[in-house]
Amino acid sequence: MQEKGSGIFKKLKLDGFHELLKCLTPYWRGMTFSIVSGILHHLLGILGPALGAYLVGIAVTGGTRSEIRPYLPVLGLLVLGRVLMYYSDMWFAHEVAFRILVDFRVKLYHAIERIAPAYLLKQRSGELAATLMADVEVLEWFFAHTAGAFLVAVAVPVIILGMLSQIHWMLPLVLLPFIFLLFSIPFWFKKEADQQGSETRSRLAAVHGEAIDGIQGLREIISFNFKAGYRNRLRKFSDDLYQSQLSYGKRMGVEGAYLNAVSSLGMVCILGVSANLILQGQMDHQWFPVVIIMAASIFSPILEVATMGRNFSIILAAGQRVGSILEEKAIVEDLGKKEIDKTEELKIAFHNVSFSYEKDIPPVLKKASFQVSPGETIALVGESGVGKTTSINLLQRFWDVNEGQITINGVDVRDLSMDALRSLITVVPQEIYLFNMSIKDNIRLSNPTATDGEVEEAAKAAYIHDFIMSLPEGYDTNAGERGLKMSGGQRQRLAIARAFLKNSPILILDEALSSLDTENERLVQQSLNNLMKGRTTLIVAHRLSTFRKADGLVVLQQGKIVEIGNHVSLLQKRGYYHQLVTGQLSSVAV
Ligand SMILES: Nc1ncnc2c1ncn2[C@@H]1O[C@H](COP(=O)(O)OP(=O)(O)OP(=O)(O)O)[C@@H](O)[C@H]1O
Repeated sequence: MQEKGSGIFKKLKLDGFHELLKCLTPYWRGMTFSIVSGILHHLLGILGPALGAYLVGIAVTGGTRSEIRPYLPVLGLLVLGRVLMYYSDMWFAHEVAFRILVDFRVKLYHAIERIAPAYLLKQRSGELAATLMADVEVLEWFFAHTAGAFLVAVAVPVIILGMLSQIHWMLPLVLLPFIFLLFSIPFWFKKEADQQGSETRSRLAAVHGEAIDGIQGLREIISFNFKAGYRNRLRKFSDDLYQSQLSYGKRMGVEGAYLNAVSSLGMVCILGVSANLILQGQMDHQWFPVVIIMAASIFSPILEVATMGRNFSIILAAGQRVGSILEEKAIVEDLGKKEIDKTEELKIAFHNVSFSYEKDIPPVLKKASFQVSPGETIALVGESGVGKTTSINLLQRFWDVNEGQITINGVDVRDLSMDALRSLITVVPQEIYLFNMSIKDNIRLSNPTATDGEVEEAAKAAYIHDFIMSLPEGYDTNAGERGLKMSGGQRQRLAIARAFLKNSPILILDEALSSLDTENERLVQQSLNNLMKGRTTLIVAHRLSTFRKADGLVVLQQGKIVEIGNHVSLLQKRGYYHQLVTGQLSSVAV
């Protein structure tokens, strides 16, 4: 069964404060420690200065040293406690936040695997990378600095208001309206902020996409001398981002000004009211400095959260982008349970298969039927865009057929579990991707439990062993760095070595369009011949040399199978295949 994310990530719609908070559920212990430490940190930070202010009050109203001295160790303990609580708050808040980020990245990558390859064709890889890295990173603000801080900003003012009420009942009443105002300011700008946040994040992702395109396509950009053109393009995307960031910054500035105005006004009012209470003899002089300290402290956690709240639109936009990937439905569902014995030789059959990539566009395949008998090699032949690659994509269930069925040894591929299906098939692609790991581990990708000896055997069978041994570090050479320096033929033989190691009964060869030099061509061909022995093989063919050798040819024209036979019989028939070969298709290489 296809995994769809687990636990809290299962039904994640990261488009609200509440939904983001839910992600914290599995980490409630660490979060509780962080919140308690945060509250204590703020309270001790207020109690220390308040006690100091109280002692100043005693001193200026004629108190003696012996009255003040007993409080000094308490003052020291309050400072020490505050430092410890700060440390503990930071520790737990970041421990939780970074742990969630690790989970998010892995879940997100897993979700991308689940919805690939169809989803990848809709999205630019740069934008996906931006979501995987930058958007997830932004969520750290929320988990480490907003969620806990929000509760602290509620709890601390409540406690301080309680304390102030002990000095005089009127003091909390003066501060309350300002506190409500401060909490409400981020909501005044919410609509504008949300729109700016999502625009900024998507433009940022577009800039990432452009930058990554520019790096991946650098060879083309340089060889076609499109350097200035590409720089202009990047500048245009960056300018758009700058405009969004600028309006975002301006709105932050206005919001910040309101926050400052309200908190300053609150301070002025509390000072005025306290002074008045002292004049009327309703409050002792020595409490005056304490009231100032407490009133100033009550605003600081609220301002902290309100300041973060001003960034909340960015956090929500990032959350939505992450959530939209986690939520994306896979195009094919992994509901099959059947398995097929991998050691058997297998027969593939297409039965009246029709398929269209989208509802409203004409079908790519129309009632296509053909079969590949066990151990046989069949080549799919036809002009470019006729549906050869689509047929092998359907066999691997990257998409599902709209009508008809594809069977392996009589079992519908939809009834096989995805893992079982993929374990039966090996694709030797036109272009192999080499990961940033040793050549040995790159080959082992197709069979992670293979021993070093088995990897070497596979490399020998693919005629790439001698080349690997000629490298300074042999099989331990990093293929990521070396990859670019390998020839097309060497890279293809590495792909063939991977296929040998996987040892699956069905082989799909996506034949390269470009020719190799004679020596590489010979080695690639020899190793492929070895690989195909005893395997059911389907080739997306472009070369006459392949058509000739295949056991059978399936000739496609406008999504339909128009001829089936071998090279000689089809030439003798003098039909469409004959036209293709004698007229020499643009994509046919002799
Ligand atoms: N993901 C997709 N979404 C929509 N249309 C697609 C998609 N992939 C391929 N097509 C279209 O389907 C048709 C068949 O494409 P396919 O790649 O199967 O052709 P092909 O025969 O393998 O071509 P070539 O020999 O050039 O590789 C083409 O018209 C192509 O534009």
